[in-house]
Formats: sequence, structure tokens, C-alpha cells
Amino acid sequence: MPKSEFAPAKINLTLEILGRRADGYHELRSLVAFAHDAGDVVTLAPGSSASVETSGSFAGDISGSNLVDKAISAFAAKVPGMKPPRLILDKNLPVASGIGGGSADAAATLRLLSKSYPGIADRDLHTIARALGADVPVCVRARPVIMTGVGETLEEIALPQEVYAVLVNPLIAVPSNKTAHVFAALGAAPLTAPPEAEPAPRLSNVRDVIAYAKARGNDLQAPAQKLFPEIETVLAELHRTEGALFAQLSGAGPTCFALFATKQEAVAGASALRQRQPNWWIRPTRLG
Ligand SMILES: C[C@](O)(CO)[C@H](O)COP(=O)(O)OP(=O)(O)OC[C@H]1O[C@@H](n2ccc(N)nc2=O)[C@H](O)[C@@H]1O
Ligand SMILES: Nc1ncnc2c1ncn2[C@@H]1O[C@H](COP(=O)(O)OP(=O)(O)OP(=O)(O)O)[C@@H](O)[C@H]1O
Repeated sequence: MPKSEFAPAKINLTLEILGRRADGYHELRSLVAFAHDAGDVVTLAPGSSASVETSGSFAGDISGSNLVDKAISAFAAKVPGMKPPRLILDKNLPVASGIGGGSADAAATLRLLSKSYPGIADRDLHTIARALGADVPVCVRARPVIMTGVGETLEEIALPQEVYAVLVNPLIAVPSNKTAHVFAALGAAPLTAPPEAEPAPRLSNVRDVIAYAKARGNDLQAPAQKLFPEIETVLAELHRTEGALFAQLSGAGPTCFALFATKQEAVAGASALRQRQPNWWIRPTRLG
């Protein structure tokens, strides 16, 4: 019986960049949520040949070595004698799009392998995840958190049950090192002192989430928009969608999200948008 792990899209509801560290990475604070019904799927398939096979709409867009392969190698390095598995990656999320697709796939692979090899401590899994990418630890957790550090410090937070979003990606070509470009374009000041800790917000309903997201914003939105002007069109389209209460960029983009109070409004908003922009990737989803 094949075992599967869902690799949900990651959405940065907020993204504050607090300063640049000496190693070039940035300290940040981000409210991160995950999509209930938009994601890739990683399946451990029967068979003796070690391989990673890809299927799905965006399988052909992965460039360089697949983060799933890197996750397997990093995990295997901690498990002497581990038999390399045969994995199938169903790639439904657009690549290099700011919703952490590759990170989510690496994280799902680590969760899958750690179920087969339960000897690996959570602490070791976290270290492996961090070495694979700044977004991989949060994707291993795959629950709403306030993420700080460069992405390694995770504080779980309760999100209201009913938060609906529409995710929109214009499917423009972006370079594979897009995230580094966007951080560089921000030109953040060097950190002079460690950022101050602050208590996690209390988010009781969708209005609280929107107020917090509006107040904190996404510091990468302006530089990303300068590099990829299509983002402005995506945000304008989301703002004019009926029922959309708030719209912003996720991560380094170009995927943007809008928030809705009900599932019906998110589904209707997504279909109205699809009528206007048939070539975009548009997904209504519940966030959690
Ligand atoms: C923008 C976010 O998506 C927000 O969740 C993440 O911070 C990016 O996470 P990621 O894509 O997993 O990032 P990595 O693959 O580790 O790094 C890609 C590049 O982004 C920049 N980077 C990333 C994370 C971070 N905290 N500071 C950075 O400056 C670095 O230039 C790095 O070379
Ligand atoms: N399994 C994978 N899925 C997607 N991209 C992958 C994968 N493996 C390797 N990559 C490469 O990783 C890079 C980042 O892709 P990803 O989809 O994770 O971007 P992202 O969502 O913008 O990430 P972030 O917001 O964390 O920078 C791309 O250049 C892509 O070719």
C-alpha cells in the first residue's frame, strides 16, 4: 500500500524583514499558514529501484536537482544502511512562485521517510530541514506559525477555523534564483542587534487576521513588484474581485493571495478571476 504525504502550499500572510545578517541571510518575522487544498503529493511507491519520478502539471518546470532528491540524500546521511526509496512527486504547484513548492516537497519527503525510519529525533529532522532551505523547517511543521530567525524558529499559533483564500500566480517566467534577487533588491540594512521578541498576535476571526496582515505587510512586495511588474496586475485583479477583503504577495512572489470570509465567496471569486484571466493559475482554498 503506497504511503503519501501532502505537501501544502505555504502562504506568508505577513513577511517583515528585520535586517541583514553578516552571512547575507535576513532575519524575518512571518505569519505563515498552509493551504488545505492546494499542494503537491509525495508518494512512497513499491519497487526496488531507487528513483524520484515526477508527474503533474508543473513537473517539467523543475530546474536543477530536485529538492526531493536532496532531502533523501540528507536524510540517508543520518541513517546508515538506509535503502534509497522510489518516490513519486505529483507537482501541482507552480515552481519558484513564493508558495514554497520545493520546500514543501522536501518537507513532505522528510515526514514520509521519518515515518519509515522513526529513529531520527525531531531535533535532527529540524537540522536536516534547515540545511535544505530557510522555508523547509516551517514546511515540515505544516501548521500555522509565527516564523522568526531566518526561518528556523517556529511558534505555533491558532488561526480561526474559517479563513479562505484565493491563490493567484500569473505563470510568468522567473529566474531560479528569484528569491535572492528580491532580497537583494530590498537592500535591507545590516542587523546591529538581535531583533526583539514580541508576543504572538491573538487572531480570533478573519477580521483579526486581516488587521494583522495589513499592519505588518510583506516587505518583499515592493522590490518583487519592481522586478516583476505583473505582480501589480495580479494585486489589482484581486482587489477588484467581489468578496476579496485583502490582497498581498506571498514570500518573494510572484504568487499573491486574497482573503475571503466564506468558502462560497472564495470559490465564486476564483471563478470570476478565471473568466477574466484564463491563463493564470488560480486556486481557492481554506487556510490552516
Ligand atoms: C522568502 C521566504 O519564502 C519567506 O518564507 C523564505 O525566507 C525563502 O526561503 P527559501 O526559498 O527556502 O530560501 P533559501 O533557499 O534558503 O535561500 C534562497 C535565498 O534567499 C535569501 N534568503 C532566504 C531566507 C532568508 N531568511 N534570508 C535570505 O536572505 C538568500 O539570498 C538565499 O540565497
Ligand atoms: N520539487 C521541487 N519543486 C519546485 N521547485 C524545485 C523542486 N526541486 C528543486 N526546485 C527548484 O527550486 C527553486 C525554488 O522553487 P520553489 O517552487 O520552492 O520556489 P518558491 O516557492 O519561490 O520558494 P521560496 O518562496 O521558498 O523561495 C526553483 O528554481 C526550482 O527549479
